[in-house]
Amino acid sequence: MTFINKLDAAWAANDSLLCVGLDPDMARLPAQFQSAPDGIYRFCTEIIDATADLACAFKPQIAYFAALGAEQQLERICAYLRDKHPHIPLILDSKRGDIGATAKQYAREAYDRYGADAVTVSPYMGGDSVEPYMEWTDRGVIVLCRTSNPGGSDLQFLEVNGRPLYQHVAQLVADKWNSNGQCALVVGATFPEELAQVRAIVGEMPLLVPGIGAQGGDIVATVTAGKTTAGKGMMINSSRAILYATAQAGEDFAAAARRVALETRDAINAAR
Ligand SMILES: O=c1ccn([C@@H]2O[C@H](COP(=O)(O)O)[C@@H](O)[C@H]2O)c(=O)[nH]1
Repeated sequence: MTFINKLDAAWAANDSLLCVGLDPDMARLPAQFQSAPDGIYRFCTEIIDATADLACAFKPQIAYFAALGAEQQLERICAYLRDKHPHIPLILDSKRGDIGATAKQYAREAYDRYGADAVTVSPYMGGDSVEPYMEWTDRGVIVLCRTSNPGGSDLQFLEVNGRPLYQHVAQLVADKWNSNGQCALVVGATFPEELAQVRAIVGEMPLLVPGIGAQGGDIVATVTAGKTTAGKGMMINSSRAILYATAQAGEDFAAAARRVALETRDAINAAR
């Protein structure tokens, strides 16, 4: 089954466009996990189990693991997800970009080592830098287009031939790079006008949309701008707002994560 087929099935099975981000920040983990050698694994797998019926994808961000030398825990988390929740796509957020020979190794890292269904990549080294990822024809390649951070405008808004650069990226991916139908784009929820522009350029192509929750993106504006004609087409990511949701006295972290994931999934669905 390809990434796109798997995503389509997960959208339907869980009636969800919510992507749950796995960004384990040691300083914010519950105390019982901070001192445990496999604390990151245990925290993330409890979050996965608490939200798996509410999510269309899980997205571990590799920096949170690599910074702590915790890649083996990430490997185990990915294996757990594939084993216990095989119908939910696994997106490795690593945003790599390099010459073809090196990109080939990054593709192996994402697809072989971690068994990811899809990986985020930077477009700025051009076609030959993303080609090695495309050789894995059943996997997804999610290209940065209009990122959610304010500084994304520094380059992505530069006018090139009368059009902002991010629109050229969207057009290039839609017209050339997506010849196998395996591509998606990253477009931030913090920029709904640009999200609508990208949707108009790329038709039904899936969009990974970070920026709701901790970054403050508006859910209704995001869904209105980014949905396809069928009311789908997005993986709307929330990480910190779900992972560190505990607010009510006596509520445990996994129950709190589930509560916020459910509220977020339902708020997205109400706007579809
Ligand atoms: O444009 C982008 C691309 C990726 N991200 C990543 O998404 C999550 C967002 O986390 P929150 O806690 O929900 O803000 C994080 O892993 C980023 O690296 C992004 O935010 N914007």
